[in-house]
Amino acid sequence: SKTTALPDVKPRQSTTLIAYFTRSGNTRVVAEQLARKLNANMFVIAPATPYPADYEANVEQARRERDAGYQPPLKQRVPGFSGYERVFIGFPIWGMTAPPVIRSFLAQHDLTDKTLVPFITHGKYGLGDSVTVLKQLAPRATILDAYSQECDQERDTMNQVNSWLSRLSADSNQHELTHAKS
Ligand SMILES: Cc1cc2nc3c(=O)[nH]c(=O)nc-3n(C[C@H](O)[C@H](O)[C@H](O)COP(=O)(O)O)c2cc1C
Repeated sequence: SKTTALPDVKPRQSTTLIAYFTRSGNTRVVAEQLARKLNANMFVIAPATPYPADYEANVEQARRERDAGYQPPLKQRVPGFSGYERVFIGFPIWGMTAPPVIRSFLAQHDLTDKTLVPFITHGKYGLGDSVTVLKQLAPRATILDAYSQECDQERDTMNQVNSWLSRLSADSNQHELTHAKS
């Protein structure tokens, strides 16, 4: 009969998507916490050609692409994108704006009538013009206030490691001098 309760064996299609881009992993930590708390699907935004692993080369390429307004091709578009109602979109701030690949993502998905929930990490200089970029490239979406968080900067870690290595080599020079005297 119709009142018999059968287990629902159909996988439930979530209407919430968490789409994010990350270089050093900070934004991924936020995305994964959202995934733990929400019944949502995950999508990693990536350019067809990865950004350089080398930090300085990445900074330089990001600057060139930003200045040229270049939108790098995506590695992949979201399968079944039209089925999502709410899209959490996460990214780091690059050069006081959204990374170029985020512009590509927004331009290549139809966000009409979707709710966009931005989550943004930065290295202490704030959101720059990234929220304006979202509004420009998703004019027909409802955009909620961005969640933002200051996270460690790769550059700070690099500088601290350099200082440590300088101290280490100063110490070992000192050590060698002491030995030479004796
Ligand atoms: C190419 C590049 C440009 C950056 N530009 C900025 C910036 O303009 N302002 C800022 O506060 N942080 C800047 N950062 C730091 C990152 O926004 C911050 O460390 C962020 O949390 C990194 O996120 P991720 O680990 O998800 O890649 C930049 C980092 C990179 C790699």
